[in-house]
Amino acid sequence: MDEKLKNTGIGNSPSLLEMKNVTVVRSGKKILDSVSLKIEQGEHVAIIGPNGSGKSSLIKTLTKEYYPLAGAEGLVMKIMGKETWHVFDLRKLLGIVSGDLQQTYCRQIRVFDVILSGFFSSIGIYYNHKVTPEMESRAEEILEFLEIPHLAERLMCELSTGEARRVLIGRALIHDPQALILDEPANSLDLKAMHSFRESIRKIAGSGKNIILVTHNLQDVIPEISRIILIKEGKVFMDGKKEDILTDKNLSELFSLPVEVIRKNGYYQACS
Ligand SMILES: Nc1ncnc2c1ncn2[C@@H]1O[C@H](COP(=O)(O)OP(=O)(O)OP(=O)(O)O)[C@@H](O)[C@H]1O
Repeated sequence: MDEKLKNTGIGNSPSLLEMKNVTVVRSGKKILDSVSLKIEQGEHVAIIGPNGSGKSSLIKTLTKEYYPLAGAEGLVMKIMGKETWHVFDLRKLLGIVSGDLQQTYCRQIRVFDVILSGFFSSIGIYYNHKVTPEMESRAEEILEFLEIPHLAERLMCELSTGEARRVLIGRALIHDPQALILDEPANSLDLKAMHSFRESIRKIAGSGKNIILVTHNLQDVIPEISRIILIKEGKVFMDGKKEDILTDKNLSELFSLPVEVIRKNGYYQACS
């Protein structure tokens, strides 16, 4: 892959993300409650929590869909050291793949156009989009990187869930983002599709981008992820090294039921 896909975290560079005392209220309910965390460039992190714990809200706050409560004491919300971002620039910095996005794309769009549409933050390619030869070669490069050039002319609505998920990763990579954010990425993938998906993510992790994985499923945690943030009831419940955090005791407390954590070949699984 070209040098553009080989970003590396640099010692003195600003943190990818810095949050202090971030509280988000929606419909009168605190969905994030004084969240403080810092993620450095190049770090691979999994944010794990039960349904409704606030994981997606955290990502929506990061992407400026939700705003922190103004005036909270000591409030900090910085991305790459900056407090103010134009949403379009933020989308270039953070590549996002979510189940919602996959539902949006379940239509008759050519895979190559799906990848290209990442340049315009649109759902497809329209008459007012000026696609340059450079954009096309970037899209081809990404298809190669993800080992899916054979899908280029297929329609999105005819792909398997696993194939479509990889195409959406391609779309998210088009701007060469600093971080790839994956919200429940392996939902509804069968064993083989999950394996191919993980291999793609591992390859991207190896290229130096931040992988921020949001999930309630321990099996999604690829070996490259070294830090785990547990979220419960809108708060950071625990934050630390993977080996220290993914224990029977911590997961039992997180999910409020007895959980046994099994580790095999660098992957984890929770049994209840
Ligand atoms: N726009 C909103 N208005 C009202 N409540 C909301 C809104 N967005 C999220 N919530 C509530 O905030 C809580 C956290 O939701 P969120 O989607 O962040 O959880 P989650 O951890 O991602 O859950 P899941 O694993 O089920 O996707 C839930 O109780 C949800 O109903």
